Amino acid sequence: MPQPYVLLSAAVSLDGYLDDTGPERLLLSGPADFDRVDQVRAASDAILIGAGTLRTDNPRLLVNSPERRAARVAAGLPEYPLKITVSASGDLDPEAQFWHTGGEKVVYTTDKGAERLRTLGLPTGPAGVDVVCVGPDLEWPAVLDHLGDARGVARLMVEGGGRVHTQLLQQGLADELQLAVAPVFVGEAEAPRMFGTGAYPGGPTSRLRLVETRPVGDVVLIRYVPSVPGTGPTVSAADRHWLALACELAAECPPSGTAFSVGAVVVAADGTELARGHSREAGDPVAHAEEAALAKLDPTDPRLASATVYSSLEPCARRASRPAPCARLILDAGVRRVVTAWREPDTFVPDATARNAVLAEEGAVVVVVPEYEDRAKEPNRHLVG
Ligand SMILES: Nc1c(N[C@@H]2O[C@H](COP(=O)(O)O)[C@@H](O)[C@H]2O)[nH]c(=O)[nH]c1=O
Repeated sequence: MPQPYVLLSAAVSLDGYLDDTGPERLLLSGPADFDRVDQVRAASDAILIGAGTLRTDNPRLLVNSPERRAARVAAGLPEYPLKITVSASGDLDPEAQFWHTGGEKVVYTTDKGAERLRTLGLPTGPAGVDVVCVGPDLEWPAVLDHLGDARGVARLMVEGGGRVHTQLLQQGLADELQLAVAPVFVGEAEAPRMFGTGAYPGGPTSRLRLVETRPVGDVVLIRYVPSVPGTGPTVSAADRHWLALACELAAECPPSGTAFSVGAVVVAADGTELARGHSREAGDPVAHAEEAALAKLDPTDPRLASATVYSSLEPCARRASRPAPCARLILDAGVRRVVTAWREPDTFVPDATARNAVLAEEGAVVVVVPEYEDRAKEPNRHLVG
């Protein structure tokens, strides 16, 4: 299984704090928003918090609604989502509610932390604690790989704290941000913030993509997704969003029995969408998606050299209907990074996959993200079965 979809969830005050400095946890969400959070938890395979949050909040992280728990069981899921914490030191309170409520738990730790955790006498058995050591250091990619591969977690909700949110966002590993902004002022400089200092993808001039705002009681839910493409062969969460958009655009193509339906998006290095296109766009019966998108841009646009082209199907390297195939148009535009979901099958061009080496041969990085292959194929089922 691929790494899970990572959703960062938190409530913040109007002055940007997660909590105050008092001993009790500050409730920023109102009743309606806590119910929304309960619903998001119920729709997740796992809920993760950092060790700091486990120590300061002593959370239980349950699905509180009996109806939602019953619906999970009826759907063949465990009653409660898996609970996860991460602790390099393993220095955790064995009496914390986290260990003694809900279903299964996992703690990710280091070699050293695992030794410490083994001495704590954490609960064992069906609702017990699995201690997973990821090596000498705690690295997020290793944790997320293990959650996908060994635990089958597809949807991970992260409920803090600020350090965990910051690391996941800065490392390009967060797929979505759900912020509940509460009409409260904390007013304490020492209070914890949702995001700390450090380098965020694309820097302060990059903007995330807004996908939803919604009032929930007196708080406002804001949902953002990251926008900054990964670099080289590394796939960022934003890459997956843009590729998903390319796959959605493919569904807008006029149907054809003799050509693929493909969607494409051109995105600048700071996460700005430059152009989008789809096959047979605007009444042109032979237009390809990448060609349609690139045609909307000024070929001298300096952003193209560091842009990424997302295409649901690998750009063509040979075509009869036009003098230049899309791979050539992309190279000529100066683009050197292509992210695609589906390698071109030999349906229309013999030996298509081998021919497509042209992009790589001329210095472009081609990243294939096979998790999206089914979505890319969906509007083409009649052609490829
Ligand atoms: N205070 C606060 C949140 N706090 C989060 O909820 C966790 C506790 O959950 P539970 O064990 O169910 O009480 C806590 O550790 C922290 O991650 N969440 C929100 O959506 N809104 C809020 O105002």
